[in-house]
Amino acid sequence: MNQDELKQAVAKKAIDYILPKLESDSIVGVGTGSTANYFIDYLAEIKGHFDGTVASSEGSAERLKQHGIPVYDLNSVDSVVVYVDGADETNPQRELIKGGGAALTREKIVAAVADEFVCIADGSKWVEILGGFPLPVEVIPMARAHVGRELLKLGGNPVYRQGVVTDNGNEIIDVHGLAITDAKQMEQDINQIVGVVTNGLFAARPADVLLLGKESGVVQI
Ligand SMILES: O=C[C@H](O)[C@H](O)[C@H](O)COP(=O)(O)O
Repeated sequence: MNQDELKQAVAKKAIDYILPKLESDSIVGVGTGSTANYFIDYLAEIKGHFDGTVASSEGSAERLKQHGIPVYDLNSVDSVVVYVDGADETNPQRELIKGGGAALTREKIVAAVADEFVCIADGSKWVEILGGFPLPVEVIPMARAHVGRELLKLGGNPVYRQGVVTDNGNEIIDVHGLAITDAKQMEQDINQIVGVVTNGLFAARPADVLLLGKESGVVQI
């Protein structure tokens, strides 16, 4: 199986995983990216089994609507039964790096609200130590240079992601060269920098379940 087929396999497995948890009034949280897009397409096939969704990006909201799946404002829902999203890296503790598609802040918000966070990832995302994938940090535009200097002090090599504006109107700095042995601490340290909206480490709130696509099949971790 190629990487794309592995993404489809984990997306399909996520449907099997969430289906027994859904009720007619359930709200499903939906992530962003190529793996999440496959999930959205499969979600369309079980449309009658839940009420609607909240989306972690304008792009995902658009795709959901194209399938005729209701998309609600997060402020208008009381709870989110499950959040399903991809990742750029995951370690064995299900701590993640996310934000390769610049959607990290809304993803973190929906994950925080959800009763359960199911991460779907192909095997290439599995690492022992996070940080091989440059860590995305969303910043308020006027604070970009300041945040960059502070990130240098934390041992990283910050690179401005040129030409990218997040759904929240902010910018992204990708931090290269971090070997993240204490993800919770690093998440906290970066979020303390004035001007940072949030960073792409999901360690304070890791995934509850990881569906990892391997050649041998999808494993649940
Ligand atoms: O901002 C984007 C998200 O964090 C994605 O979930 C992440 O980049 C993984 O995307 P993909 O499924 O395309 O590899």
